Amino acid sequence: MPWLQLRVDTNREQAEKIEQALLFAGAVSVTLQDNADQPILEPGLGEIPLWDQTRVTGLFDAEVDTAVTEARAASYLCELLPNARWEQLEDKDWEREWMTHYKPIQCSDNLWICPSWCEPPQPDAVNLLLDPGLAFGTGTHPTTFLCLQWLAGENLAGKSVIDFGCGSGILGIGALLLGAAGATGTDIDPQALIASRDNAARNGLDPARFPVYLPEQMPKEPADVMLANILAGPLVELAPQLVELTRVGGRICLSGILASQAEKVKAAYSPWIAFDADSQREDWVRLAGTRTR
Ligand SMILES: C[S@@+](CC[C@H](N)C(=O)[O-])C[C@H]1O[C@@H](n2cnc3c(N)ncnc32)[C@H](O)[C@@H]1O
Repeated sequence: MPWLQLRVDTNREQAEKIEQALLFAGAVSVTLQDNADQPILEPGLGEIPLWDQTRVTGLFDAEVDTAVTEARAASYLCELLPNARWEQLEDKDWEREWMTHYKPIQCSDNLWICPSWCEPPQPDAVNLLLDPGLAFGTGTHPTTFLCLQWLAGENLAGKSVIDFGCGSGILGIGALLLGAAGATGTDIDPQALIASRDNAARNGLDPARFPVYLPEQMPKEPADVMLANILAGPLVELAPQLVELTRVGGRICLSGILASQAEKVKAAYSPWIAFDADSQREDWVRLAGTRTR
């Protein structure tokens, strides 16, 4: 299918509004990139730090009427798009273009995340085979990577796990491959549930070991290990619920937290959780600890 892309060079304040406007106008995908050419962000992560000079690129089916699309985007923004440029693209599967840049990732001595279309570089390691589909969670994002590193250092043998905000299922599946007895996944995004089931099957896991649910349908059984990589705001809001789903003496790993937000998240959990030392990667912090009461 031929494609068109609309590029808008903008600033930090406008980038998210323009992203929403392009989606509203019918873009099949939107990427945000800084003008110094840093890596493209993964789809689906909400509150992301943006750059002073941000390039927003919307990908459209070439059949669109560009004038109508611009008018729809502008009506959403209530102002004309600054510096917008339409470009014709060669015929290529742009929705999956990111796949060519996705390579195996080593998370610990023994744990690798391997795109399902690549050969594992270390065949005798624990190799999690992954295709995130339309869900978040390739392992490349610091928030996911910090959780995988944590999992690799935990004794998971025979433990029950909850993967809260499971996205691609990467954390729940990682825990199972590292020895957990069973995992339960939940996500508000139905695409995440599809991706999690597909990825569990890709790793040869019996579906009964990784059932996934929309949050309101999830069983309320506490687990030995709670994993939640869902940004600081929801982590604070969900604190009583996530604690209740972690058994006393169980372990909890919270991620998706910018360094500046760590104290606020800790305060929300401190009545029940004794935290270990923080871990940080780029601007992101992982908080992990034990439920004491
Ligand atoms: C940053 S992604 C993490 C995905 C994956 N667990 C990982 O570590 O890469 C956050 C996920 O949480 C989901 N999510 C956000 N708020 C949620 C909520 N209140 N309940 C359940 N899932 C939620 C999103 O749909 C998204 O798939």
